[in-house]
Amino acid sequence: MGENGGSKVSCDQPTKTMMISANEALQIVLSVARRLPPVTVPLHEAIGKVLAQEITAPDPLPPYPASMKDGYAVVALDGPGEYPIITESRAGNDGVGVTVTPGTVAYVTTGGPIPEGADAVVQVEDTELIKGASTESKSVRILVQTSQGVDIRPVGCDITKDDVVLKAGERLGAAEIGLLATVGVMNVKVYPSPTIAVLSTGDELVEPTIGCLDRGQIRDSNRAMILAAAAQQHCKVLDLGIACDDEERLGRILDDAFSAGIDILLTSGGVSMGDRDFVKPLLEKRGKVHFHKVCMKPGKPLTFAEIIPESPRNTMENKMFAFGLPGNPVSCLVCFHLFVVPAIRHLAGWANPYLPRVHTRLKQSMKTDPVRPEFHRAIIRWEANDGSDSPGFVAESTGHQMSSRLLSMKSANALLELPASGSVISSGTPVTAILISDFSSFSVSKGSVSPEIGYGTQRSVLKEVIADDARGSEYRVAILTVSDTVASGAGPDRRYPNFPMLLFYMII
Ligand SMILES: Nc1nc2c(c(=O)[nH]1)N[C@H]1C(S)=C(S)[C@@H](COP(=O)(O)OP(=O)(O)OC[C@H]3O[C@@H](n4cnc5c(N)ncnc54)[C@H](O)[C@@H]3O)O[C@H]1N2
Ligand code: MOO
Repeated sequence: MGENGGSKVSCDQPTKTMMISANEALQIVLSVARRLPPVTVPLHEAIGKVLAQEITAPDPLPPYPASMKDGYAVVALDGPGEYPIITESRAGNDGVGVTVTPGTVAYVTTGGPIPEGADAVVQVEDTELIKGASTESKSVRILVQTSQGVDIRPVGCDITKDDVVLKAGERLGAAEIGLLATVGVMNVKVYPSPTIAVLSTGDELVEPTIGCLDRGQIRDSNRAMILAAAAQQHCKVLDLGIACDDEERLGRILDDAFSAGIDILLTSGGVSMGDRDFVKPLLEKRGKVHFHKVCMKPGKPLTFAEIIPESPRNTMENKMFAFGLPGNPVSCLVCFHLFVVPAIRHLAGWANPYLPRVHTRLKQSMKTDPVRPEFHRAIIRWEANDGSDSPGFVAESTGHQMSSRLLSMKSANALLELPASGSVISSGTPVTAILISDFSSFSVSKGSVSPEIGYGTQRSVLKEVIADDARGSEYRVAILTVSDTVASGAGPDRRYPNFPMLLFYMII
């Protein structure tokens, strides 16, 4: 499913009349959801967010003509020969008031300001320091002829003053955070990520901490899974625990959740046809249920509602939404990827909230459902020969696709869009795949990494990461800026704002 539709389904049999297609369901979600009002956050909280303002540069970069090399600032016309070094320009005010006149040079380091009078830089490699000269009067032999402007970055060559460096609607990655630091923006207006509350429903559910299960009990996997999935989408999460199948108690939990300032409520279970499936009727009492049956496998009983708050104080500036996710763990997570992730992105201001899709070929044949289009869990990999004698993605099924079998989601990085034809699709057939995890986390089996997968050394890096991953390693990364220019305050620090030294922990 995506921007351009996905499979159109025919639901004209009696049992299917109330079902809408997955694509229609997604369009409803995206048409009802509105992006959240912007907030101002400090730079270190802005990563991954969408910008809600235009950012212009208050000054040019570089703010002064700067050397591109460690070497000597010279008068180009002087040409090769021996010259006295009259000053050194490393950073800040170095060399201020000193003019490089014809017949003299100044020592400069990369990024250092070019002293008055000099119009080119000759790199150290093209010079010889003259030995024996006293420390006060050093000289250098320039070995090459240069020309005006060589190895000098003129004022504003990277960024012109008043340039728009970032536009509203752009998503802030590391480079964009660096640009904000460059132009001195410490607080920035962005669209916030939604706050999501997660509730599991079902009398059979017990906490995962329970060691010994009584008859009829299972551990609640959906809540931990959906809380993790929401956190992975940079949402603030609220854990509402487990609710038993009691209409009154469940209703009270929903009311508490809706008055807690959340944007989205995610429940799991209790949305099908059982006599204690109360989620849909309870949502109907609290708002508008837009759909409650989707023609897809898995995830048929997915329910989506817009909540109308009782309190007149709530002006509906912030609408609230509820997804009644199916209880079967696979259905629950597949619906999260296909509907909740685009909704989160839409609320968080993404211009394109859809999950990306790629073309892939089937590694093995697959039987399709005769009624519901299927989102078949698969691991896709880039292979040197995808079966058509060309490089491309190849999709391997994760095995038995029962919606209770969470193992079929393990390692899956894609959902294959299989049409409801009831036929067998043979291996090698091209199909579309919706990506549900980023490419860097793709599982790579030994020997399956083709040389085309990355640049240069990436192949060995990938192997190391996989090996370390198996040990569950923790990396501590220290970042320190080493620069006279930055230390003297003469240039911007794009490492990270406000932290003399930043230490963070990365667990991969
Ligand atoms: N008569 C019909 N029965 C069912 C239909 C139908 O159309 N007609 N649809 C089936 C489909 S498809 C699905 S999917 C499920 C969804 O049912 P519910 O959303 O009402 O979920 P429950 O009945 O509460 O649970 C289903 C299944 O999942 C287990 N579960 C529930 N919550 C959790 C949790 N937090 N962690 C782990 N496992 C959980 C639960 O024990 C059940 O086994 O309905 C079919 N029935
Ligand atoms: O839709 Mo259910 O998710 O098939 O098991």
